[in-house]
Amino acid sequence: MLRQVNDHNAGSDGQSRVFLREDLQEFLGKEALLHQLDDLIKVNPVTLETVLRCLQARYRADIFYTNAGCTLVALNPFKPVPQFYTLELMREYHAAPQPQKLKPHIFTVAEQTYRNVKSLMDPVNQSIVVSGESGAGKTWTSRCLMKFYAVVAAAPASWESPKIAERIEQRILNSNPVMEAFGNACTLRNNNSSRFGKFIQLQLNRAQQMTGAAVQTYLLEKTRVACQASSERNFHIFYQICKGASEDERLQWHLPKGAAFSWLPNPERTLEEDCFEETREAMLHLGIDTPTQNNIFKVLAGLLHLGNICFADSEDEAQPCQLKDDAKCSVRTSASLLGLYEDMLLETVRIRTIRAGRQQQVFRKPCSRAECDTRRDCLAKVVYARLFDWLVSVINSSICADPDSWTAFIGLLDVYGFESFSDNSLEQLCINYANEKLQQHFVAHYLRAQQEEYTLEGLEWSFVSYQDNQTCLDLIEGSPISICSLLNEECRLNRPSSAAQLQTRIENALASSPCLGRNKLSREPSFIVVHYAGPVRYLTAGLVEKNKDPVPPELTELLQLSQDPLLTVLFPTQPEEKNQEESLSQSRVPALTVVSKFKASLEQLLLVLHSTTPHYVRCIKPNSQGQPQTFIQEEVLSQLEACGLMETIHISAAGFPIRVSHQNFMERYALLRRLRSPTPSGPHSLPAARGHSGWLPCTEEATLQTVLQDLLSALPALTQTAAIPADPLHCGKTKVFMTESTLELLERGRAQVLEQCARCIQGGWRQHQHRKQERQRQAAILIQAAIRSWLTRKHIWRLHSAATVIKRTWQKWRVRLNKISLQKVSTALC
Ligand SMILES: Nc1ncnc2c1ncn2[C@@H]1O[C@H](COP(=O)(O)OP(=O)(O)OP(=O)(O)O)[C@@H](O)[C@H]1O
Repeated sequence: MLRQVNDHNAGSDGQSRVFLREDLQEFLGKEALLHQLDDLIKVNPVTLETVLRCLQARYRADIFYTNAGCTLVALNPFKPVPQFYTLELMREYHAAPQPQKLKPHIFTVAEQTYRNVKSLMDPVNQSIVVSGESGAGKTWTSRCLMKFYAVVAAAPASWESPKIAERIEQRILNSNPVMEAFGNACTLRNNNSSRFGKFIQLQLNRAQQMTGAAVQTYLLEKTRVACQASSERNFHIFYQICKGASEDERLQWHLPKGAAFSWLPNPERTLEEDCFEETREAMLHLGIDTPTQNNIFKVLAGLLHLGNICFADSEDEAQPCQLKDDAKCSVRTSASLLGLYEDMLLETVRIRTIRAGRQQQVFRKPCSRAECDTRRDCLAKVVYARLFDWLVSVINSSICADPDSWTAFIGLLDVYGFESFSDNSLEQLCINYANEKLQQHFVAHYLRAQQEEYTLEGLEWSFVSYQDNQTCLDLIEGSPISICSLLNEECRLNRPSSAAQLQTRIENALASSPCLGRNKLSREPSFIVVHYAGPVRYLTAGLVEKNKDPVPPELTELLQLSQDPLLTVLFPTQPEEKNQEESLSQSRVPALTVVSKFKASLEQLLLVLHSTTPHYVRCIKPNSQGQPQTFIQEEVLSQLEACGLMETIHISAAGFPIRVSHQNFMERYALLRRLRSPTPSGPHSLPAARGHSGWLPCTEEATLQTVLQDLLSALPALTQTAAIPADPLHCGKTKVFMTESTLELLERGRAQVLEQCARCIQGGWRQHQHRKQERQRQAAILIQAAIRSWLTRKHIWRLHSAATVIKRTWQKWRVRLNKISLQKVSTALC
């Protein structure tokens, strides 16, 4: 039986609690060392308290990343730590033989993900899910990941197109400031809070070089354009244009210095995000030229002036509301900046057209002051939302690679964290619904999958109790009846219903759900959903209206008549270009609701996530004030609980995180049978080469069982620390399960055997070389001797010939001398 991992939780009797407390105290006494624990699995015992203390000790020591089994916990330092994000460090993690051996870092996750793509093991595509509360550091983390890949996965500048190679990474990085300018805002919890979710797909070619990217966004908080909570701000871009425009541009956009706009609260606060030039530069890199940029900013200035249009209550219901005195100028300016006719703008905002009857007769009804305000806000919201979507599509067309040019991707998901305020509405319902889905994905991937696999593989296992949030998801999105279906039903029926009626309907229809609650003391009609991260109260007032998110057709028609080039693109007149939403709203088919659109995009996202190997980064905010060196235990604790980190730690610590199929195991580790058990010469001695003493010949056929037996007996030879894991490996029906330390041992052994094989090959090669050289030497000697003898013979022959010539000449000369002397004698005698 595997170790019971959750028995420290189970103890309800006082004795075991006392024991645990003592144990804990003893452990906590060693706190000085806590900051050295790189993995929360290693704290002992694994409890929320000890994990918390470990994180706190590390935070104090300026160590912001810690592993938690398969998850990386990233604490927000709330201070610049540039030394953690240098190019050198990126390269160090990239070049490390085993990056997981280096200190935990976001670069470790980035590099391991990248190596997974390189390994081409299925599934090749990877995803990194970055989650956490608002202000915990998700955007920062995603930016770091993108920078890392822009460095390590950059295509080498080719001869033909060095600029293009450089441009793609730069363009991908440039999408950040643009998206942040238009989609981020200063909130109470974060000065640079992303008001939308995003999934960035980094596309890699066969050589694992980044060839492009694609961005998908979710649920932009468009209400912020017209309505900001006190002490919060509108989207950064409005402040950027008001602060950064040149004198000339101020004149063009009617933005005189110091002008007050009701949709621009807290303009006196200057943030580092108010950097207009950076946004313009990035837009230029993305291919948005200066005239188009100016057009965008002109429309945004038009929206600011639109927000200054205020109406007075009308005394006569049959008459349209009057404008407040100072609003006339705003109407004129706004209309001119938006390329609209002033009177048409006013009329559309103040008068509602109603089509009724078979002939669709048109009636015109003046709106109340509140309705005028809603229609004005709606106009701004629809323009901003379309502008944002258009920008995303422009960014995509600039950074997206040709589908044939990439073969794998790494997806970075940066989603809004779980939200719970005193009053929550549809926005929080959608955000928390998304978080429930992601939590389920996480649970399914790491917890359930792990435990179910053990069962399937026939391994005995004491299950860790984990929170399964399926009941909560059934309550929110289930079929046939759930909160989403009830909200959609209300929109479809379009019947007048009060907030109290909606509450009653929800309570009656979903009474059986254990995740639905009710706050009896609450005065406002509401319902409570018990999420995995805690209960949240949602007010029913305005839920149906927000779900409909209606855009009166007159408003769209007005914008279609705009003379402004950008608005003409955003609101095309041709029927075929009308988007689905619009055509549905004008037909009798019920329009897509916010919830149904969100649900569809979420399902698509999860499909993508399910097809990848996920990696998780949990960002944690050590305090809600954004203070460095401040670690508030209660706040961190609630985040640790909310992200289900404890279950992960328990399972990872107790289980076998490494599993390899029988075939892969055999292919990789069968060679370890060549290792021998420790000999008297010492356990660390390397096995000798074939033919030398100590080499274990493996003649019999290797089966998994024989390999495992041999391995278990050979393991002691591999440990340099003498300690062998108590439960080194388990053989399941199709896979072999092992711990990280066993894997490390096996890899070490494999390296030894391979090294030995390499030595053996080197020895054989050297012998062969030696023999060859010897043969060549002998041959050379033979040739040299033959040549020398030939030369000598030749020399002697020459001497011999010369001597013969000399001898003959000498003989001839003597004959001639004799002849001459005989002639002289005969002459004398005569
Ligand atoms: N690793 C880090 N080093 C230095 N500062 C950081 C780091 N991570 C986060 N911060 C700081 O924390 C702030 C909030 O981080 P970030 O905007 O990434 O949060 P978030 O989780 O994306 O929030 P939201 O959900 O509201 O968008 C950043 O502006 C930055 O100042």
